[in-house]
Amino acid sequence: MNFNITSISNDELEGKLKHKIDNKTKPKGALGTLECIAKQIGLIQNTLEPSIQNPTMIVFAGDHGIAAKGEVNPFPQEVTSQMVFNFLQGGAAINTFCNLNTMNLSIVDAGVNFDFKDVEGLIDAKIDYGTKNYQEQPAMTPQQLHAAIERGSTIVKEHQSNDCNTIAFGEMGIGNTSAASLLMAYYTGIPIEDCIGAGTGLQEAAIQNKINILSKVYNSYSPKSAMEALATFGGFEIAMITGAILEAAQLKMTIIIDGFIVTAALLAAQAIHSKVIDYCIFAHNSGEQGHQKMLRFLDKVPLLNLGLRLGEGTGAAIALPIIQSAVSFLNQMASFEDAAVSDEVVKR
Ligand SMILES: O=C(O)c1ccc[n+]([C@@H]2O[C@H](COP(=O)([O-])O)[C@@H](O)[C@H]2O)c1
Ligand SMILES: Cc1cc2nc[nH]c2cc1C
Repeated sequence: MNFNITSISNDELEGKLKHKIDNKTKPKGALGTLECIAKQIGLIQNTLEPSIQNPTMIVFAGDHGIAAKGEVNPFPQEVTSQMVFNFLQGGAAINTFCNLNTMNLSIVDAGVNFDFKDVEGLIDAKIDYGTKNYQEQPAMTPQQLHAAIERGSTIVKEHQSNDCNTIAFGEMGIGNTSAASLLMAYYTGIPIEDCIGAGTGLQEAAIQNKINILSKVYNSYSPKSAMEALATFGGFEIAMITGAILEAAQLKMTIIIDGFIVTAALLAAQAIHSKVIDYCIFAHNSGEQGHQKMLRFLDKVPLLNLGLRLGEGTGAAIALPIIQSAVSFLNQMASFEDAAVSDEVVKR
């Protein structure tokens, strides 16, 4: 699978964007981070007049072999399929935030341990009924990994062909903070025990037990490549998001990155293709303790710090209006010349 992802770096256009931003009726730099986002999206779209079209959230759901035993996750595995029905009925947090911010929402069965048959509104991309338990064998086969990446890529292509240029990914999968922690340790080199946290709400003693279990898992494998690590520790929803991120970057879309699990998928994508990060905006800092370390590793500052630790893409959906604000000031705000406002700084 080959993705052709180019850097957004373009000195000439960056200079012009900076000039346009600096000539808006405001003191230089006064729109702070919005100015950085406006410049980034201008570079992604290769224009001085970028736009946000059909912003879309795709939530990928998948189950994890390790979660069946309930040793690392406080909630039972069945919650994954139950939440998929909740998404389809419009009752989850992500439904309300997407409605509020006029964001399209698609739900994908990447590999839930439930037979949805032909449930209306669900995109069927099921690889299998959950991954294998990596305490015993790799989570998925190389063939399953390729299929997951391919399907993530195809789903993004379909959305892009419907005029979507701004995309975010969410996930639902009981046990997936464990997979994300293992992937984080592999891709960042941070010791595994520092990558593990409370997930959906483990107490202190249970977190120590999760650390013991996952440290043993981590030390019993030595993946030889980014792809092998993703197959060993990943989830179907995580691998599908990795494929979706790679495709979105190839198609020069703006990608809004959500919390701990989506950032783990990005770490995999970045290990496969380093330029992918040029296309990403980091929505928020999750309450899952490892997320801040991931962001520090990537040298990125997120837009929001609300203590969210829900997943589903909620942080990304909440961040959308901030990103739209950046594009709107770039396109609609008057320049000093347009508005006949003096841009001379008085020297005293
Ligand atoms: O996005 C995050 O930062 C995040 C942090 C903690 C938990 N979650 C969500 O919680 C679920 C996984 O938690 P756990 O404890 O079952 O591993 C999964 O459905 C995620 O969407 C999500
Ligand atoms: C209820 C519930 C909702 C979620 N949404 C994302 N992860 C979740 C985990 C649980 C347990």
